[in-house]
Amino acid sequence: MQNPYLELKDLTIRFGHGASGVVAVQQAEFAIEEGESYGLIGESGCGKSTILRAIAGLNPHYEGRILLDGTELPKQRGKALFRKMQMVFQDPYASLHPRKMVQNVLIEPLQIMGMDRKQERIDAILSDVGLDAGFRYRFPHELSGGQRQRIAIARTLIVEPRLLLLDEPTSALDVSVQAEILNLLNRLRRDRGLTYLMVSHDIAVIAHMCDRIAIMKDGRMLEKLTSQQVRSGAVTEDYTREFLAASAPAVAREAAQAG
Ligand SMILES: Nc1ncnc2c1ncn2[C@@H]1O[C@H](COP(=O)(O)OP(=O)(O)OP(=O)(O)O)[C@@H](O)[C@H]1O
Repeated sequence: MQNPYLELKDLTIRFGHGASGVVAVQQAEFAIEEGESYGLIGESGCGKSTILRAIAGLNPHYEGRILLDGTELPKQRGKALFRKMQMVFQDPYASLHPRKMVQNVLIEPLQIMGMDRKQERIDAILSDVGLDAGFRYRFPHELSGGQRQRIAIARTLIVEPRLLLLDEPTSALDVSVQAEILNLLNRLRRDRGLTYLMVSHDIAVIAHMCDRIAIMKDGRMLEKLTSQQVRSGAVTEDYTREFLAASAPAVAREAAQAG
């Protein structure tokens, strides 16, 4: 790849020291092109969220290098980087302040970034995430889970980032709402030329959303595949085959037939 947009080089992240210490991520590497959607998948505790948090600047205690648009990111991030790169969290119930009206949730990032035309931008972003202008005046308790996640997505996109870090963005939602939010994210990526790095333990979600996928195990990237390879079962590692079998019977059947 000539000019990757996001690149990890030899990323290692430890928590604690000595015998009680944990190596949560070991020598993780990948390169993602602008406009691409890349997925990290693996069992609980394999290190997926730890990678996202380091990229987002939420944990500066890592070894290795993280590059955005060819430039190594500093461990302490400034405002300009938060404008380029935003994170969507798993739980839309926890991520919105209960006493803040939607318009205040949305105006805050615009104020922090010193952006103009605030009211116009709020109306436009609500419409982009499929909510009418009346949602400005609602409080989080007046919203469904799906509507909350739409607001959380609007809050990240209102500053016009180029990269979204998506940490299990639908796993706290009802199954019926999950597909709606995934389709919304796909449409927004297409319309805005966004780059996504998405974490999930659900292979169906990752295969639907991502062009390329890294399977993680015990902090390592065990195998890297295209979503087409996942669907056709063209995997090389036994662990990947077992993981697919456990998480998605239909995908696993194809993998077993191919494999
Ligand atoms: N702040 C922390 N302090 C100590 N250990 C941590 C911390 N954060 C994560 N870990 C450990 O690092 C490892 C990787 O955790 P991580 O949350 O990245 O996994 P994950 O794959 O995202 O799992 P999940 O899907 O459950 O979120 C685990 O062993 C976890 O216990």
